[in-house]
Amino acid sequence: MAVPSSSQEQSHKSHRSRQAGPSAEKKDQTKKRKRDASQEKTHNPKAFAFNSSTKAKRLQSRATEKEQRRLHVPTIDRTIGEPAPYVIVVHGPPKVGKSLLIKSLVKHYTKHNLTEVRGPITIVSGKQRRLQFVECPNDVNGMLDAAKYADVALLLIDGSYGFEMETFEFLNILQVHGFPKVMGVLTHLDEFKDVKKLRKTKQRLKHRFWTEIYDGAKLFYLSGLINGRYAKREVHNLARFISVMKFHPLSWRAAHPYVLVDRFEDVTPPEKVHMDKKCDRNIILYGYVRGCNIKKGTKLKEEVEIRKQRNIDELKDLDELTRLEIEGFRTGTYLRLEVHDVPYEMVQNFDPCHPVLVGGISLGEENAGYMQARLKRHRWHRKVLKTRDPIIVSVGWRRYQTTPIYAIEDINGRHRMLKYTPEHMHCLAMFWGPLAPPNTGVVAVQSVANNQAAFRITATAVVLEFNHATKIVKKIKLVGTPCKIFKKTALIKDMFTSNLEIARFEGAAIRTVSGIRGQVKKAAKEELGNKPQRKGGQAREGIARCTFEDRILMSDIVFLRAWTQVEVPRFFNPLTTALQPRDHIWQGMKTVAELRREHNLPIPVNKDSLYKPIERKPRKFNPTVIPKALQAALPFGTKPKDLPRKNKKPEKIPAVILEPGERKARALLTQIQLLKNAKMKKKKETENKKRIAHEKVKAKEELISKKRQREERKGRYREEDKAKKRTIRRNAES
Ligand SMILES: Nc1nc2c(ncn2[C@@H]2O[C@H](COP(=O)(O)OP(=O)(O)OP(=O)(O)O)[C@@H](O)[C@H]2O)c(=O)[nH]1
Repeated sequence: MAVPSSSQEQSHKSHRSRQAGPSAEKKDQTKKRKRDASQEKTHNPKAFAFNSSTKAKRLQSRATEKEQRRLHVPTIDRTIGEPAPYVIVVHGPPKVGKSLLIKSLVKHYTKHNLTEVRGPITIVSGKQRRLQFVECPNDVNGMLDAAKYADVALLLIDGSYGFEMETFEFLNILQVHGFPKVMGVLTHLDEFKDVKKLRKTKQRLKHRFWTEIYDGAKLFYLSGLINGRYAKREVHNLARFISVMKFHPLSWRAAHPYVLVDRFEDVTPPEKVHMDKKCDRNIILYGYVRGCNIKKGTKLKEEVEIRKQRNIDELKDLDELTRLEIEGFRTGTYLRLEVHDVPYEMVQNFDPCHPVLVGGISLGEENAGYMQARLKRHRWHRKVLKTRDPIIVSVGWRRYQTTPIYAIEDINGRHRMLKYTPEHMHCLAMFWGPLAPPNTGVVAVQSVANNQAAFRITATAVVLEFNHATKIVKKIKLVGTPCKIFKKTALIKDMFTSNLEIARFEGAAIRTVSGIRGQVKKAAKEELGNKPQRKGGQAREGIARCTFEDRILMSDIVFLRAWTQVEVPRFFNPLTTALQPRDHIWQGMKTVAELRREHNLPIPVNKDSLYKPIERKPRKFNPTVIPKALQAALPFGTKPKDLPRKNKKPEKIPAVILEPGERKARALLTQIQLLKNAKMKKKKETENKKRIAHEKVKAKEELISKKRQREERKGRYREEDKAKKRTIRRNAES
């Protein structure tokens, strides 16, 4: 082996700094630290100081607000033991593939083929988890109910068509009734033949979905059918996603027990039905207790009474409301609810595709009362809402028709009535109905008809106060005219109808149109000029004695501006949709406009309210008359001079009698003048003719010259263009 001599040069590899590993990381960190330190030196603390105290205050308040929002009470899931099956509501427009998806999921979990989907389907999806699939009915009622019991909402969207109104409506309803988990599923994607187009559509729909829910919301793609079913792999993925999903309790449901009925039995004795088909029925409803425990009521001993009350409630509110004050059933318990004396229509028209939802309410919520809500008309709803027009509201478990009064709070805290809901703004809505606690979401629709022409959600709201009637006022203007005037006092008629009314307005401020302010004193007495029309009769009622700051005229109009309280109609009408076939449209109270349209009635016109053209006659002013004595005292400069004398007779012009020679001369002059005029006229005419002919020639010439110029310009441009192209080509070749 040759030993290299010391004199021989060793060839070393040049050092390569480490790119990865712990030593490289260490170096990176030291570098970073150094860079930070150097940057700190250049940091100018003054550059980020506040310049304005208002801005600082605003920023600070915003920071505290943010902090407060973070410090909310966490919602705790108080359910104990095995939870009830989670409800997976499958929603989508007609023929989008809802039933098929449920069938595919059921097949995945149970290996069973389902022929049809009628009502909730419960399956076991894991050791700790059961699921209940419900197909959301396609009408507003069904959607309102489904939003109340859904733990997960699968929104099916036809990819080949895009989003449809129902999806947006359902999302809106979900948002109001506590937002459960939402997942989008795109179907009908096999209808795309072009891969690029499919990719673009998926991207577009995903982003639209995200803007509606939140960025990153889960959207599944079902790419097509294999043997009439969705692809196994895709269903498997979707099922896994559902199986591991975490659920958070929603505030309304955490405080209210409810049962989604998955089995319905009519247990009326057959002989009773045989005797009278329309007799009241006894029914049994089966379902899991959800939300919170059905508390053990103190009224348990009065159980018969409660049952009666429950039956009454059932009759009143049907499927939405049943008072559950029996022994405390835990959530997750499978309950058998027997309800007696239910109208036979409910049994006759029962449709398993529209599952019954039995909701429990707490003690304060059993009565009807006034409710105040902060309401906003949906920006997609085309019309404004009119005060006292009936709308259907979904509050808590209930659905009913009511007639709200809209109002807005003025700066001084007064609630002023609004005839119509404002644009892009919240307003207050006061209505009468079964009570729901503050913070409960409210969805309003105008009708539950299935016309898909427009967006059906009219407004959304949140309950602010309940069982408390806020005073709502509206402005009134009383107008009257004086009937007698004494110095600064006047008797005003037509403003009030009775002396009692005057007593209510004593001391009220009034004003004339010309701006003279005054005050209502008392009803006018007889001795003050309010004489009875007949002798011995009574003094006229409703004539008020008012005082003014100045004397008013008989032609003055006096008005009084005041506020009067508006009564909120005590009306509500529960929706009895469960008592009629599902294809019938529930008809509640109609709006005035609807009634007018139906009966072909014109809108009444108040003639006084119409605008008329204003006629202003030119005013005639009398000349100023200066008394003679004053005129005499005035200096000459300001004395009225050169005034036409009144009644001045025209002066007689003496007739001029001409001498014969003068007459001849005058005749001659007239003749010469006449000849001159005729000559001038002729000259002007010829000049005019010449000018017109000349102008014609000039216009012709100008037209020709313009044309020539245009041709020239065109030729020039063409040449320039050719030259340019030539140079480009030459450059390209070289
Ligand atoms: N090509 C194709 N057809 C589909 C797809 N999804 C569903 N379908 C078909 O669409 C039709 C309607 O499906 P359903 O599951 O009955 O739809 P649905 O939403 O339950 O319909 P309704 O209950 O009437 O509202 C069926 O014939 C399905 O085979 C899909 O992704 N691609």
